[in-house]
Amino acid sequence: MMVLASEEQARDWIGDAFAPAVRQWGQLERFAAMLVEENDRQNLIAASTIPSLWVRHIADSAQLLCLDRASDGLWVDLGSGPGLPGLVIAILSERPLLLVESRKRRCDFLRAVTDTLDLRYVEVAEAPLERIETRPAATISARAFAPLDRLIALSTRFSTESTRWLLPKGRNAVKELALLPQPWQRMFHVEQSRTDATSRILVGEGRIGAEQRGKR
Ligand SMILES: C[S@@+](CC[C@H](N)C(=O)[O-])C[C@H]1O[C@@H](n2cnc3c(N)ncnc32)[C@H](O)[C@@H]1O
Repeated sequence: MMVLASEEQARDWIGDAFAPAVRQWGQLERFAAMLVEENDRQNLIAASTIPSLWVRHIADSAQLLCLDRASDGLWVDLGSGPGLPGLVIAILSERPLLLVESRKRRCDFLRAVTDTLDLRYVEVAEAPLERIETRPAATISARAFAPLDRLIALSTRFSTESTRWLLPKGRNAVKELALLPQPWQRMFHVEQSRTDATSRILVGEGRIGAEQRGKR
């Protein structure tokens, strides 16, 4: 797989992979601009990544859609921060999205973007994940949210037999996976990231039952 090496390549890849409508391109551009602007007020993304925003954040988020199965069910993004990957997925897929984020200022930003872009099918849940009412998720994503075992422990109640788990885990993906109990490990496979040769994405399938916890 070719790793995206420039902003131009990232935009070209998004165009080829998702054929966004003019409106969706406009929404992506506006979201990118709002992200950069808001980053002066609160620390949302590392300033060093702004020159490569489309590779590091937009395409990095969008690639998860290629790993999902075609579905129109609820997509839950955990620890969404400024909407990565959640808002990029929302713009490109137009699926119902639940963005879970505990910090008020980040949620204010998420609401400002969803209002500005008129993303009516996106819901912002401003609370710790532990306090969110359980809902069955077709897809669960989490980027830079929590260590894998904690992430699963906190979110397994949202999963069903057919839930797709999409977990970008950087260069420690394989190591983190190996630390899980065996029955959990078997539910995941590892995919190469399109945006970083050393990063991996854990892709899982199904419900991680409490009965499997602790079995190694
Ligand atoms: C490192 S940031 C990553 C944000 C975003 N996913 C990204 O990749 O840029 C982790 C986010 O998770 C949120 N968070 C941490 N623990 C949480 C919890 N228990 N419930 C909801 N959000 C949480 C933090 O407020 C923060 O915005």
